[in-house]
Amino acid sequence: MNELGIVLKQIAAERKNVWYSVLFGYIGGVTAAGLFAASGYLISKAALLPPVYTLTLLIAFIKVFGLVKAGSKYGERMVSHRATFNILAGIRVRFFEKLEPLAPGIFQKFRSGDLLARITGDVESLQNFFLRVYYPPIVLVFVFLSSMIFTAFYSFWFPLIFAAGLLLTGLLIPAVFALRRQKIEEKVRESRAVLSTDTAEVLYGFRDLKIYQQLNDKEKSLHHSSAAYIANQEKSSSQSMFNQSVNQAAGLLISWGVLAAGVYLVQQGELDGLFLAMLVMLSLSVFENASPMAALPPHLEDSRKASERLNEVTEIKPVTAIEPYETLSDEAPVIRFNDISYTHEGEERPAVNEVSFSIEAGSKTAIVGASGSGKSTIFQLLLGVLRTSEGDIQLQNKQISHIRSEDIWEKSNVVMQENHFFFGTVRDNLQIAREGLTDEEMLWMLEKVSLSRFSLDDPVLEKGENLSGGERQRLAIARVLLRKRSLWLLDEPLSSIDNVTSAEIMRYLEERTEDATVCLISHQLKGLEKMDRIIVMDGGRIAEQGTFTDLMDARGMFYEMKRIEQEILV
Ligand SMILES: Nc1ncnc2c1ncn2[C@@H]1O[C@H](COP(=O)(O)OP(=O)(O)OP(=O)(O)O)[C@@H](O)[C@H]1O
Repeated sequence: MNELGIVLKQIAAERKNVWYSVLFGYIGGVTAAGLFAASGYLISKAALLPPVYTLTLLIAFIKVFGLVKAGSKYGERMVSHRATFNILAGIRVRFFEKLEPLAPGIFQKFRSGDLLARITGDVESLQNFFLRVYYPPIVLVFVFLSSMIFTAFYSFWFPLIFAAGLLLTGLLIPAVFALRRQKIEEKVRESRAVLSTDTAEVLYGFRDLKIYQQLNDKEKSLHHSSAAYIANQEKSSSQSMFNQSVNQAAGLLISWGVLAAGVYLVQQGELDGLFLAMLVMLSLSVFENASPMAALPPHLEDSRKASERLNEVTEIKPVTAIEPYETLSDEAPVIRFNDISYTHEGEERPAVNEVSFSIEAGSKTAIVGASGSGKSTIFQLLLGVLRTSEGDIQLQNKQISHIRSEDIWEKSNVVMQENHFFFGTVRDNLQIAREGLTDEEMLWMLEKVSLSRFSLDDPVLEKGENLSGGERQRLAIARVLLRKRSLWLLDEPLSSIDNVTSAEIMRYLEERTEDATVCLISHQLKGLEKMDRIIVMDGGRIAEQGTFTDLMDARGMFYEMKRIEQEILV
């Protein structure tokens, strides 16, 4: 049950609505039983031709019961659903809060489709926990107890039969069915996760699947997983209906038992026959409420599994800064890497191996090297996205292990190789840079990155699908340029932009970053003469570092790279 902690906490926060649900549920249940019982009594009484006012009074009672029942059922549905939606909203928010510090490392453990299935499907399954598992049994027990007390006035046999019936329909039959349903529910959950993962793969990889003519196969697999999910759902629903019907039949049998006991007692002269119909009707009504109990164990199991799947994600400990926290000032930072090593999860070879360098405040550094040599990993370590205990990184002479990632992001301007764009307009995508940006400021920046042909209202599709690679890069640069920061981390920001435009943007960037500390990852070696320092990476290690002239004079790796680049260009 521990795994249900996530939903129990939210239920506790909805205490008031929970109490109202129980109260309205109880009033609804008791008045429904009262309505049936009074009807039974009325039929028997009417057969004895009583005075009209007796019948009028009884009919009035029945009407009141009917009205109160309808009102309280409405009230119960309203508050219980309000509570459920609040509970689900609370769970989603908590899930996101826990997920946020885990990104982006979380995608090494879970596929995005699977995460999506958890946050939609699994969270949604939890609605049944409150609506079908948590409070209905409380209501049911109270209604049963009230009925037992009431029937005890006629004979002690009736409460005994009621208790046996409650045990049978509320516990034994549901427990037997629970075992049968475990397997099918497991299958429903598994097929839902597969469908979600397949859907995400097709959506994200649509273009490449089409180019490689794999779309048909992928679509077939998607149809297959969809059909499997539907088939499992159908099986699950029909099994659930069958279980409820069996439980209902058991309830009817108990009512037959009440009838048989009543007839016997009437024969023995221990019960007035006038009450027989009332007791049977009461029993029918009470046991009708018990039939959904057959669905309780599967809902409980489903909720338990859904919580377990959510906990699998939220229980991962994020690698965060350690206390006491240090805060960064707005000044351009000094950066120091002392003997830093980092191995990505699941990898054997370190991506960064015993790396040491020092970058002075306000200086400009280029990091170059072959693909996969560890350049981006250095940036991720610098941003606190990845954290390592091997070595010591300092920012503004403060240990990065004590600086919260949010603080570092707040103080930096970052352009990564892949930048995210949101569905909306150019304006929407620029506005996230800073609050209070005016249209003039944004238009001015678009001009600076040679995107003046764009208007702020131009649409941007999901992930910037309607933009070229170069346009995406320019929009990303415009976005960071709208922020005033003193640490700039640029990971191949201009790789897809033509030389002329690239040179223009670079000039403007130089102007804007005059006093800032700048680190630039670049595959292009052109223009690096202006850099204060160049770090050359090779297989996770620093092969050499120094000024452009130092490296050219040393005739080492950088010199070779430069020579090859020139040969290609000639
Ligand atoms: N998330 C990850 N999980 C596992 N291994 C990773 C991950 N990211 C990078 N790596 C590995 O770490 C090594 C260094 O990668 P990194 O991205 O730092 O290289 P890079 O020099 O920036 O390459 P590029 O120039 O192609 O961007 C590579 O071998 C890569 O396969």
